[in-house]
Amino acid sequence: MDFEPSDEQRLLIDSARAFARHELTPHAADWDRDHYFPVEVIRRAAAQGYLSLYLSEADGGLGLSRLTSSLIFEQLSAGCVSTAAYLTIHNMASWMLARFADEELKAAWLPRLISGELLASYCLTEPDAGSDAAHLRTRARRDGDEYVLDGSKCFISGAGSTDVLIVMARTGEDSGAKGISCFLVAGDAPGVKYGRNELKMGWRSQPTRSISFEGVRIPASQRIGPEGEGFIYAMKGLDGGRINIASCSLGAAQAALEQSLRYVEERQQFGKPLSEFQALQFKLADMLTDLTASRQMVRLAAHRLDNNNPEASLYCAMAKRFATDHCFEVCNQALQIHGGYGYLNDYPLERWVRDSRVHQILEGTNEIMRVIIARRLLAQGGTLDRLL
Ligand SMILES: CC(C)(COP(=O)(O)OP(=O)(O)OC[C@H]1O[C@@H](n2cnc3c(N)ncnc32)[C@H](O)[C@@H]1OP(=O)(O)O)[C@@H](O)C(=O)NCCC(=O)NCCSC(=O)C1=CCCCC1
Repeated sequence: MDFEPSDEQRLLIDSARAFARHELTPHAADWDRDHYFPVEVIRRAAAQGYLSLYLSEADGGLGLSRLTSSLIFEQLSAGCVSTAAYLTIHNMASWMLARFADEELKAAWLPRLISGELLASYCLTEPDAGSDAAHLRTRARRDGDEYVLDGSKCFISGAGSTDVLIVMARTGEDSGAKGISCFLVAGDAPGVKYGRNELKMGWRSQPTRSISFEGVRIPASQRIGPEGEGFIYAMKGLDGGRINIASCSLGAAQAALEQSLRYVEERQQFGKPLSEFQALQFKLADMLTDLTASRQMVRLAAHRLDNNNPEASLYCAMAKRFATDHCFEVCNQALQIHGGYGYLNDYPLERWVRDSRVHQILEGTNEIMRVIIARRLLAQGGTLDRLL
């Protein structure tokens, strides 16, 4: 399958690269050091359509395919992994609203999410429900025309600085996936309380907080879709989210490899440039090979999602697992090539390593990706005909 970018995709790649070069790269180190969430830049990203890349044009989005969106996230991430990753989260949350909410709820919130006036968080994980997301405990109890929300979420990106929370909560008696519904909760609703900004290894230019809901009243009209569909919406959101995060890993790895190519020409040891040492040539060769294979995996998964392939979730899981593992290793090898300088924060290598490390953990750990892959594989009755 040929994923060579079309002329239109090339224009979009070029403008994302220009946006990254002007708006992200020059500031990424400062934002990381200061734990600064660059809301004003995110709003300028909205003006480019980067908050609504794969929302349909009918919903006010750019209407791009997942594949084209992935190419854009990749370029933005080469500028600032953490900020590009937040953009993917906002896209995922807004897409869930656009795809599953009724027209009235969409009209009330979507235009301001697309314009960047409002920012969104995706709220699934709880202290006792991480990988086992279907056993979350936050409860939404129906009370007349409202629901009353009680419970807590953790590791919520953007929390405390975002305006819209897409919250998965239990409404039914079923203790598993079928008892979960999806809600839009205003970030400043009475009873919504935020924890401290977590001190993280990477992704420092976006806040991460826990949230507690204490008797939060939500109009029933802010339920997204019917009761009991929330877990499936959350998983469908994450199918796309996983290739978006993988795209952010591609951007970091590409930037790290390009930086390494410059360094091996500049740096001399034993009387010759590093580029003349075969050990480093082999390292660079492996880095390019792994990056290229990762890109192909991500593009194939995006293509399968665009075409509603019945095995798209499997491909998203494989691409996320493969690309985030290999791209982390590319970043880590790039740091190694830079020796002691790679370990200093004068260079961006250590930040790329710190930022891309979490991609192996969030939006489903890479161990959970293997669970998803193995389940599909073992359900094939001993043949791969339907998968390959
Ligand atoms: C795969 C998994 C472990 C699920 O297993 P179980 O055995 O409990 O559930 P199981 O029996 O597999 O399924 C229940 C229903 O659900 C449907 N469905 C599942 N996936 C999908 C899907 N992809 N599309 C449509 N339907 C789906 C499934 O068919 C079933 O329905 P059915 O009974 O058949 O009617 C799931 O829980 C998971 O994935 N965990 C990782 C969580 C996890 O990823 N967090 C990440 C939190 S978010 C995060 O980390 C962020 C970080 C940065 C910011 C953004 C968010």
